Amino acid sequence: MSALVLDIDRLSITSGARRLVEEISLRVAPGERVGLIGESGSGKSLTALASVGLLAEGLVPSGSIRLGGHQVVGAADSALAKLRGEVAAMVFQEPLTALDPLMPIGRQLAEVVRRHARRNRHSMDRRSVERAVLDLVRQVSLPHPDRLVRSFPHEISGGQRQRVAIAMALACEPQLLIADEPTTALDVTTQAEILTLLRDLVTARNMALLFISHDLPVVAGIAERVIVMRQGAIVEEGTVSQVFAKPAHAYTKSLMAAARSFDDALEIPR
Ligand SMILES: Nc1ncnc2c1ncn2[C@@H]1O[C@H](COP(=O)(O)OP(=O)(O)OP(=O)(O)O)[C@@H](O)[C@H]1O
Repeated sequence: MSALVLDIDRLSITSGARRLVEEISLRVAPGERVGLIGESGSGKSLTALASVGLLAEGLVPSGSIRLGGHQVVGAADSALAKLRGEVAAMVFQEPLTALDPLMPIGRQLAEVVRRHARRNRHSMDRRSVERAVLDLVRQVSLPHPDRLVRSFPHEISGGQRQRVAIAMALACEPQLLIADEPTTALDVTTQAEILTLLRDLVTARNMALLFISHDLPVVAGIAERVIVMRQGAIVEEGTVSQVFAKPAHAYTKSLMAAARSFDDALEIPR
């Protein structure tokens, strides 16, 4: 049994004759925060989706993905369903992906709490489910929990919806949280708040994090180690300080230069 929470070994993903991901290997240890960066279309999201067995139809993985010690490639859907939420949970760019627009937020969270309890053969009465839901809402620092649980997703802000999506991901106490561009759809202030929340939550719970972004400064703020992808392959990896202080690959250098020139462009002339 692998001690790693995620152990990807020579994963390739094909769509017909096209190779979208090319023999990548990456590992995430328990409690480790890893950033996966690269330009749009480099294969970051496909790698994340393959890790939890959620690749779209027509996309074929090969190689090995061990999640919490269980093989994902070729596993039956029933086996994968047990790993999702419990071993690894995902937070997406658009929080509405995870939310039902027609159901109050409290009921959606209660469903996840009940499912988690059932899986662990743990019986919970209505009061304890309600308490667990309010506790989750507080952990993600949502205001007015009593009112919030009665709201529908469209009645709260984008940042609050992302907090709800994070609460749903945390409800099953997964060993690994995969966050795919979780702040890209948010304004800059809300982005910073959500990043701080994610970092604090995973650190406090000693959860591992695979954080996907095309934004170098964002990754530097949350990850300890960084993996750089380009055109379906891993081109560089190392600690954040190693890669940022001394990028070895020309592509990483160009990413850094682009981030710098963006910063310069934002600087107000004196
Ligand atoms: N369902 C699919 N069928 C066929 N090709 C796909 C499918 N999903 C993604 N791709 C292709 O696979 C490649 C990698 O996509 P992926 O979404 O992993 O990129 P990414 O690095 O996450 O980019 P972004 O930052 O834009 O999300 C792209 O060329 C994309 O067009």
